[in-house]
Amino acid sequence: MTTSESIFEDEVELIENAEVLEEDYTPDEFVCRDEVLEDYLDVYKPIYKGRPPENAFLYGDTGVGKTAATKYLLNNLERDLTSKNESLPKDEQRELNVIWVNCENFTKTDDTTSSYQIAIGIVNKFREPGDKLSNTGYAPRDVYSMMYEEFDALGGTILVILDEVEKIGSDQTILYDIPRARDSGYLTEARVGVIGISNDYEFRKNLSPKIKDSLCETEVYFPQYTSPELQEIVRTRAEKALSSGAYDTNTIARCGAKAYQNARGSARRAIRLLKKSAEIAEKEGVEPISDDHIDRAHEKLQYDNLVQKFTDQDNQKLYILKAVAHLTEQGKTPARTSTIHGVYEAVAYHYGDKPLTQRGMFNHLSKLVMFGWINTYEHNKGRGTGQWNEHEFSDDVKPDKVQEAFTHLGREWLAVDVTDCE
Ligand SMILES: Nc1ncnc2c1ncn2[C@@H]1O[C@H](COP(=O)(O)OP(=O)(O)OP(=O)(O)O)[C@@H](O)[C@H]1O
Repeated sequence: MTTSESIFEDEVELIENAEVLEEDYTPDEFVCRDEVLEDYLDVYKPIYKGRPPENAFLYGDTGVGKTAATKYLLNNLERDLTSKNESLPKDEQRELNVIWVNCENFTKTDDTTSSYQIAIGIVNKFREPGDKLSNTGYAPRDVYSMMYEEFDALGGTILVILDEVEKIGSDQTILYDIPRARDSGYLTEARVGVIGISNDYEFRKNLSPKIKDSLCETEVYFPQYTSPELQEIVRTRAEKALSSGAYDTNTIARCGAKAYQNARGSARRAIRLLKKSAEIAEKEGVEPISDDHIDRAHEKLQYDNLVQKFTDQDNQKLYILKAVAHLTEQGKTPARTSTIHGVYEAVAYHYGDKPLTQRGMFNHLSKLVMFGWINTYEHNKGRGTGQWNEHEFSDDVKPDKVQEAFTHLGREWLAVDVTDCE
């Protein structure tokens, strides 16, 4: 127990400005991205100059600053437009409205969405709670008309930002229709530009030439950060978030280098690592943050990351993971496909689901192998003498991580005796 008055206090406070380490914090200084920002700036210049907006497509790995750069430039543009408007007569003032849509929020059970759902989402951004459209039951043409009516009623320049645009699935018409709406005569008042943001390279490669032509008027590629760049990003955050005694040059170097090695140059990972290390050091009342704090923070993030990925899986894969978890706990791995199928069936029935056949389950199991979570060993004793596969968790996966994912999903962890299933 500390000598402080409240049990919630720590002896030393390393984090002075916690919001600077939060996910949604938009930095007022955007370091190490001069070249990218220069290209990206060209997308916004026409708006500042009162010209029609452009369309753009941003792509690059996760955590490399696509969203943050967009928010940073939009904040600057809004500020500069406000001051420019002060010197312009009323009828020449430039009005900018931004509609930010995360396409992930409109996904269906098969993990895709559609232009129709996104158009409904856009219309609903303009509507009061009692007046919102439901997800089904309208002709697509009518939904588009409502969307254009809302755009025209708002007027001025409108930027529609489609974040995680790869979730749009196969119906991608909105990516073509909005950029062309004015040329096609659907809009008379508003000028609308679309900015698509994605970390899926395949999506970009597979866009139809028609969509590439309209949406990808400007393409901005965000490369992974190098280790020194990540260190610079960590340093600027540490300066704003932490007390001066909380970190030293070693803290910055280690956080940047670890994020570079383990997370494909992701600034998100580097900042999370700094935050978690500071929390551990603070809890222990030790400063500055040491190598050991950073290493433990790294372990914890790796762990949380995997649990998070499990929670994103469909039911079938979750049931297989649970089956292998029970087999592992009871010392029965590596296990044959038929054994896993027996336990998987029991798990599926427990959760009130009809299990897939062994073949059907195997397809999902193969995906888990592909993700690197399960190792498969092929046994082949030659023609006629038998061929079979055995499977077990890879080194990174432990049964408690699967259990934690179930807890996160609010699903009860029912015990299964694997001997009943053999
Ligand atoms: N150059 C930078 N300077 C300061 N902070 C940065 C920089 N680049 C990224 N960040 C920070 O890193 C975190 C991740 O960035 P961001 O969310 O923009 O990544 P992203 O490329 O949009 O990732 P995703 O594809 O997963 O959405 C954010 O907290 C962001 O503020």
